[in-house]
Amino acid sequence: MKTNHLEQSNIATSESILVDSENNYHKINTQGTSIDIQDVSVSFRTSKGISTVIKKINLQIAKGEIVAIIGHSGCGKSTLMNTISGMVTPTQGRVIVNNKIVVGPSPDRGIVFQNYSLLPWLSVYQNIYEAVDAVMKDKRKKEKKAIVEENLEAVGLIPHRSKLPKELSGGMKQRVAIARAFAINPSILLLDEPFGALDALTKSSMHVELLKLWNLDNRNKTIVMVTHDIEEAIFLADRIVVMNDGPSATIKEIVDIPLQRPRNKKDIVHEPLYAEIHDRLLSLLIKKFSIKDME
Ligand SMILES: Nc1ncnc2c1ncn2[C@@H]1O[C@H](COP(=O)(O)OP(=O)(O)OP(=O)(O)O)[C@@H](O)[C@H]1O
Repeated sequence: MKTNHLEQSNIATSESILVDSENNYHKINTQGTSIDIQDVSVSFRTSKGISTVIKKINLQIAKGEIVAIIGHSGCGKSTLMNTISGMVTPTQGRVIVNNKIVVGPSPDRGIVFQNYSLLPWLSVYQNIYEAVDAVMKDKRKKEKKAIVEENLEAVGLIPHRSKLPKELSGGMKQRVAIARAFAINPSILLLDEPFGALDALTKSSMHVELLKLWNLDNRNKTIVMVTHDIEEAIFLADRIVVMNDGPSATIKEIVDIPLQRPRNKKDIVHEPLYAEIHDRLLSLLIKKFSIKDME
């Protein structure tokens, strides 16, 4: 089914009709939903034949929610994220973002990767300015500069604004990438192992920086994040999606994180609920806990 040239009309506050290029009507429930992953499967053609990576995934994510996706290496976390970003087209099913079927990447979904993806020949300031300039073509130069300044300030990078990426530490590079993602003001932020390359201390301060930016934006942005780090997922997320191993990976379980916000890294680890959630995630993800288990 082709999904180009979609038209949309609101028929009620909580429902929309999408019409695709073949005049098929799709009724969708839109109330408060930012991302709606419907029956999504992705298969790739490989030298050994067709390989199905994820199968029949259903997941609804509310506006302003933070969701972490966790699972063993190669289970299909990035593939699932890429169906939201529009970089991978589902073989079956569809992803609806802000009431529109995803047909490709768009500036309403900002992406941050582990490798920062900064342009090496541009300064910190220019890396952010170029992105803002590309997305906000109708804004005046003065306004675009103000947006860049505001986001540089938020992540503490004003003193480093003229440096090139090669002159920055890993944590600073990731701050630039996150400031850039916030600067273009997408409604959804997709973070694919954004802090995977950072040491534990830098990672920890980046978690707080990320939540600070999310708070400054009145917690309006929906954040979906792929991670391997259980503590990171519990500290940041409202829900954690645990995936089964592939091929044909599905959702194993969705774990709610009802820990109050704002969360304090030092304090939440002492909450009984934290220990309970941590235990649940460990038992979902890890089969062997000691040498005895190997026997
Ligand atoms: N374009 C592609 N063509 C063929 N196979 C692919 C393609 N993209 C991903 N895969 C395969 O799909 C599977 C899932 O990959 P994916 O990167 O989504 O996993 P992941 O859970 O994010 O892994 P990791 O945690 O190691 O980053 C892997 O076996 C990978 O080789």
